[in-house]
Amino acid sequence: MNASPARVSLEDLAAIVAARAASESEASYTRTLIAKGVAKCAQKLGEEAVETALAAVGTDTKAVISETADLLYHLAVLLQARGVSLDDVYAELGRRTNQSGLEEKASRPRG
Ligand SMILES: N=c1c2ncn([C@@H]3O[C@H](COP(=O)(O)OP(=O)(O)OP(=O)(O)O)[C@@H](O)[C@H]3O)c2ncn1[C@@H]1O[C@H](COP(=O)(O)O)[C@@H](O)[C@H]1O
Repeated sequence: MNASPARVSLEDLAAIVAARAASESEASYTRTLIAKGVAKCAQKLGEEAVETALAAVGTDTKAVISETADLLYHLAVLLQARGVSLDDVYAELGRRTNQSGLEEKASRPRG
């Protein structure tokens, strides 16, 4: 059995998720989740976001780290299911570096 890497980046995670999505492994949670569709992936992301927020206001720092890892994994799954790449997101973040968060907020169309 291969040893686990010491660190896994978002790019590594996206590549793992893409490979599992394309695999035919019955043992893959990723493949099973993506097969259930975008709505199920979105539901899981929402659950993990709430669990991360709850951990953040608690006292257990290891729980914050663990829930954040779950959240990032489920974000990678949702982006894969939705056909959005990390490069798309990085380009959007790059576009925002020319303005402050408050300027960006003010530039949004009012609903
Ligand atoms: N990082 C993760 C990761 N984080 C969380 N999870 C799974 O996400 C699930 C979330 O837990 P829940 O208790 O909410 O899930 P559940 O109740 O079983 O889920 P539902 O019935 O609600 O769908 C658990 O089954 C976790 O194991 C992950 N599953 C996979 N990965 C990565 O993806 C790789 C490939 O995994 P497989 O696709 O399973 O081979 C792994 O090697 C990891 O690198």
